[in-house]
Amino acid sequence: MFRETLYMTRRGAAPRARDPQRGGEAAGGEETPLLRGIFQIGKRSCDVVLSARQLRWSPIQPESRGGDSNMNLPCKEEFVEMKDIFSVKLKRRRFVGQKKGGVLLGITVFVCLKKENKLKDSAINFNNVSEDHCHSWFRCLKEILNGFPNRPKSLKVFVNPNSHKREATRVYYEQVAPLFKLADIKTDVAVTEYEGHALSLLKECELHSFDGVVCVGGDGSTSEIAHGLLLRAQMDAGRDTDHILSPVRAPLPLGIIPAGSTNVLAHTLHGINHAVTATLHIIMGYIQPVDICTFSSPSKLLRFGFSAMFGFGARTLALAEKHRWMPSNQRRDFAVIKTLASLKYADSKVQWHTIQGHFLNVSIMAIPCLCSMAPRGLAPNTRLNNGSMALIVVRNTSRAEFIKHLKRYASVKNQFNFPFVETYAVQEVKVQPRTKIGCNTEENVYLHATSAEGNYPWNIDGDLMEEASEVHYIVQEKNSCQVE
Ligand SMILES: Nc1ncnc2c1ncn2[C@@H]1O[C@H](COP(=O)(O)OP(=O)(O)OP(=O)(O)O)[C@@H](O)[C@H]1O
Repeated sequence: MFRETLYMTRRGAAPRARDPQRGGEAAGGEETPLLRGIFQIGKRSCDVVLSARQLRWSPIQPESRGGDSNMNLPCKEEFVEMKDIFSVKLKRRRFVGQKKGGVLLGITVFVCLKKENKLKDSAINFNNVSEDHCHSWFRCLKEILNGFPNRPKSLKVFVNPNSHKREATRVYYEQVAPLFKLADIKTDVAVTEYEGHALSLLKECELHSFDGVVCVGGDGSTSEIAHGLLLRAQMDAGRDTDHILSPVRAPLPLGIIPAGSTNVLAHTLHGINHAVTATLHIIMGYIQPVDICTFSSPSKLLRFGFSAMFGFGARTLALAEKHRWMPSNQRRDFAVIKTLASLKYADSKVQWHTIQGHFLNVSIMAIPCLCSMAPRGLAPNTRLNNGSMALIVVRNTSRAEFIKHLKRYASVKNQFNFPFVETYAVQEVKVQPRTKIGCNTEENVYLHATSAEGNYPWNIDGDLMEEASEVHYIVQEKNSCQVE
């Protein structure tokens, strides 16, 4: 497995602003005000000050008859950091159906609020009916917001209408698109029509005019698009796409809106499985480099991906795929139970140092892979961008012991603290199944069907891959495909 790095937006990372955000400090550390004026906020008239870094306001003290300010009223100053504001609009009173014009009421700023890992949008109204006053504030605020270099202006969006319960389109148009519009981000939306459609579009489409690519779907779609972006980068650089040793970086960041039945990638990246949070990460330009791997057979590159499982994790997926008519949760539980019932090992060789033996499962993960079944991650010992992958080898053991190990993923106990589980941090690994799997007659029928040419199933980011008997993984560092 090669390790590559994909840039993605991350949990709560603050963007670095251009000079206007940093400059403007008066002597003594005070920020130079760019504008100062009076607005009504809520029910109170406020003195509002805009600097490059902050928007501050405090209620104006009414004067007493004697001319002194009334000291009994609280005069708390409030502020919002410019780096937390993602949009500003002129606010007008309009009648139902009226699209243009209307009486000016003031300006509204839209702020990204953070509570633990969850992000949400919130509006603050600054009321003042003067056109000149509001226009100059609007222009100045806009100029500051335009100074954040990572914030996208134009995005290529892929929506998989079949993800989960066919909800991705609704998630996109109801939760994501309105926020992109509010942030003045232009979008070019492609609704995919079949598996592999996003990949073929990515191979051909003009990407220069975009600041990022967005995937609305589950892990399968995200992995396909990450693969497509990286493959496209190799093609554009004139590389041989069958044999990639040190790939060039992807040209654009990738944003992930979770809308699938499994959303391990979005969950791992944002710490939460939440479409609005993911959208705000994109809008705010929070970018996180993420490790990605190349998966190759002896003859060619199979794909770029984040995680791979061989053995139990792959056979469970292969079985689930055969029962796609079942609802997704039911299908997953059924496949886990059925695969456990006929648990078997694969006689394999794992090479970086070289271990061989009978393995129930081999996992190779470039990122921690958080999900509802494993809140700390399937590979909690690795990091998003640490330049190595977790190799987790589960040697043959009794079914009862293996189930104990699996149950620990959902608990706070260490799932690797068993004598039959070994974990390693690696940068490159080769996995070679040595004989046909297993010993259970009933399961062999199924296994023969999937490994008729001596191939074994692999679960790569939740996608089934049955092409290769031997797979070589290399983790790739600091690739320029971002996850937002
Ligand atoms: N219109 C389409 N019809 C069928 N499959 C599609 C379509 N568009 C994309 N796909 C494929 O569907 C696969 C699964 O999609 P995705 O991961 O978004 O959803 P999911 O609900 O998480 O899927 P799964 O149920 O497999 O976990 C992807 O590999 C993708 O290539």
